[in-house]
Amino acid sequence: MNAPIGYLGDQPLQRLVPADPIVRLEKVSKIFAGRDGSPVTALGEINLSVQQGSILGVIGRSGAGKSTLIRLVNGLEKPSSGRVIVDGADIAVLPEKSLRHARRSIGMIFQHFNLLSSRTAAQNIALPLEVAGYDRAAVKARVEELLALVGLTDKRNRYPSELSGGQKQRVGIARALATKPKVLLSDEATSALDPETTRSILDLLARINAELGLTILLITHEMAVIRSIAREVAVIEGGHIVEQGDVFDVFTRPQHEVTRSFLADEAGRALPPYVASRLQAEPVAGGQAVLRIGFRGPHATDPVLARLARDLNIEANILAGSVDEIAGRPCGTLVIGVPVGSLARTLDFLKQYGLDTEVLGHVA
Ligand SMILES: Nc1ncnc2c1ncn2[C@@H]1O[C@H](COP(=O)(O)OP(=O)(O)OP(=O)(O)O)[C@@H](O)[C@H]1O
Repeated sequence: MNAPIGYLGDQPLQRLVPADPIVRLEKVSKIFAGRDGSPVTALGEINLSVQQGSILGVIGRSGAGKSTLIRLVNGLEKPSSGRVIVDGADIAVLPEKSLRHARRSIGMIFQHFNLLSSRTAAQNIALPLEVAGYDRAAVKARVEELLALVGLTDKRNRYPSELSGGQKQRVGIARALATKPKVLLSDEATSALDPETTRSILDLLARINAELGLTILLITHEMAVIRSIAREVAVIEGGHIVEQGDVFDVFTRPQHEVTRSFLADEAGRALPPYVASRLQAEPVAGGQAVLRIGFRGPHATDPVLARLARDLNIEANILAGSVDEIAGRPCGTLVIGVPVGSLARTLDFLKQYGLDTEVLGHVA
C-alpha cells in the first residue's frame, strides 16, 4: 500500500494518482550472438512497468525471454538498447560500485534456491548483511527477525541438506529480504516444489507483499502461480510482450493466442478428448454447436442454463466447466453443446446477460 501523503484530522490521505513505477523497462532490446555468430533477439523493444507495491507476473514458454528480462532488471545483463529503470536509477549505465549499491534494493529468489551448502540457514541469511558491512549485533538481530518472518526460527542451525525444498526456499526468501529491498524478483521460485509447498510459498510471498508493501516481479511458466498471487500479468512470446494488464481482465478475456493456449490447459477449460477429436469448423445438419461461456464477477454463479431451458426451451449439454476465483474475484467457464439451429438465439440470450461467448466449433 502507498504511504500516506498527509493527514486530514487523523485520517491518512492516500495518493490519488498511482505512484511512479518502481521498475520500468523502456523499449528494451537484448540481442545475443548465436553459436554461428548470427544475432539472437532474446527481447525486442519491450515496454513494461511495475507499480510500487504491486505483484506483476510475467508468463511465457521456454525460450520466450523471461530469464533475460529478469537478468536485465537486476543488472546481470545489459540491454542492447533501451533503458532499465529501477527505483529511479538506470541500471544499465550505472558504474559497478553504484550498481552494487542499487542491487541492495533488489532481492532475488531462484528456482533452485542457490544456498551455500557449507552455511546454516541463519548463516545463509546473514551473508548479504555481512557483505553490506552490518556489524555483528545488527546481523544477528536482523537474521532472527527474518527467521521469524519466514517461520524458520527453529531451523536456524540446519544446513541446506537438512531442509525440505519449501524450507530452503523460505531461507532464500529471508536472504533476499535481508537488506530490505524495494523489489523482489522471483525466477520460477516454485517450479521445483510440489503443489502444497508451492501454495505455502505463494502465501508467504503474498503476505510479505501485503505486510511490507514489497513490490514483486515474478517470472513463471505456470498459470496457477499468476492466478493465485499476481495482480497484473504480462504474457511474453518470442521476446515480445503480446498481452498485459489486470490478471482478472486478461484471464477472463484473453486476446492473444498464446494467452488462450496457456488457459486452455487449465481444468474446466479443456475440452474432453471425445469432443475435441470430433470438433469441426463447419456446422453439421442435426448436430450441435460447441461454445464456451465466460462468467465474470457477479454473473459467475448465475443459473443461466436453467434460464435458457425455461425461457427459450433450449436444452444445453454441459461438456466442461469450472467456477474459480482470480485475484479474489469469482469467474467461471462453461463449455456447452446446443442444437445447431438454436445457436443464434442462444448467443443472443447469453449476450443479454453480459456473458462472454466463443463458438469453438461443431460436432455431429
Ligand atoms: N547468453 C546467451 N547467448 C545466446 N543466446 C541466448 C543467451 N541467453 C538466452 N539466449 C536466447 O534468448 C532467447 C530467450 O532466452 P531466455 O533464457 O530468456 O528464455 P526463457 O523464457 O527464460 O526460457 P526458459 O524458461 O527455458 O528459461 C532464447 O532463444 C535463448 O536461446
